[in-house]
Amino acid sequence: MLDFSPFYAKLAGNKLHNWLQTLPAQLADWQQHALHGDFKQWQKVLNQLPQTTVSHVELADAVQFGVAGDISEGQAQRIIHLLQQLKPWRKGPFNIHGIEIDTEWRSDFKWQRVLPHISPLPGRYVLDVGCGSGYHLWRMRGAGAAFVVGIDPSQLFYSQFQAIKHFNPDPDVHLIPIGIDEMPALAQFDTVFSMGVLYHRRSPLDFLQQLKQQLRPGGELVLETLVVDGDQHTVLVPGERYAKMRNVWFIPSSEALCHWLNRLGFKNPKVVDLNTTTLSEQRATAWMENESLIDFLNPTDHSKTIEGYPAPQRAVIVATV
Ligand SMILES: Nc1ncnc2c1ncn2[C@@H]1O[C@H](C[S@+](CC[C@H]([NH3+])C(=O)[O-])CC(=O)[O-])[C@@H](O)[C@H]1O
Repeated sequence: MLDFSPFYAKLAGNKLHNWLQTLPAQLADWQQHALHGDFKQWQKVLNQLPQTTVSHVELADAVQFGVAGDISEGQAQRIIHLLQQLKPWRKGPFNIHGIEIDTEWRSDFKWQRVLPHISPLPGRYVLDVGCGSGYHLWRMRGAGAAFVVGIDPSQLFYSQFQAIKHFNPDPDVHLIPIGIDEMPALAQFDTVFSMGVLYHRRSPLDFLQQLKQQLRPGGELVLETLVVDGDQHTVLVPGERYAKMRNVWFIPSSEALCHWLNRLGFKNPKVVDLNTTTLSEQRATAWMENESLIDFLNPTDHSKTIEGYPAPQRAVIVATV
């Protein structure tokens, strides 16, 4: 059985206490369905991770827990062997006692594009919707956030987060394995991030509204998503696949996104960054050996996806409520 009681105890003592009305029943139900198959296997792997002493925690410039000298060569081999059973590792990188988990994505590049443009995080309660393995949760904490919660329904990402948190059990950094549809409207978070999720949603305006409902008055939304060039009326709805991904629905222009945010009552939406994803940010590695960006692009023209759409370009948009 997974134990969410430390998280519940935290909620009981803070401004998110209303979440306790729904979450324990949802997670109890989730556990009943989740604890079999691959997930059960991943949980067995986690239980075998050795207890180590972490001499140094770095969250400001990277996610690094401990150095190589903290552990024996045998322990290092054991940790590598166990963590490799949680492949593919997509979002990172993480460095655990000198072991570099070189993930498919350099999620630190995204963080560097986002951080300079957002309200400073010290003291803030932060929600990251669709947080993946939680890489950015650690960076948010490193930037001073008081309490950091990510939600993501992926069981593999949840298991990877647990593996990383094993080495730095920070009581103020949490990943809760649910989707946005299961969140009550808490209206308490100071900052809500959602990065790399909007294009997976079939109803993007409803999704933006759900994000808004998590923010306290004056709180900040930090949205990162795929965009196309165009004016406020431009939206690409790709065919069955976009860059080989099946579940891509709406790719608006950044102007269209700002228009949507205005319509929903957000204030001052601003495009603070626009970036074309490079082959150094998303690539296959020893920790993620499947296809990656190079396989998703037209082999002779990297400005197009393999299906002929504009290649992935991403915007960061900041707005308040
Ligand atoms: N309903 C949902 N509610 C919450 N999360 C969801 C939902 N549906 C899917 N997800 C999650 O959204 C994440 C999107 S990945 C972005 C990771 C990180 N933010 C990044 O910016 O690197 C990018 C990509 O896969 O294209 C996945 O982890 C899904 O499980």
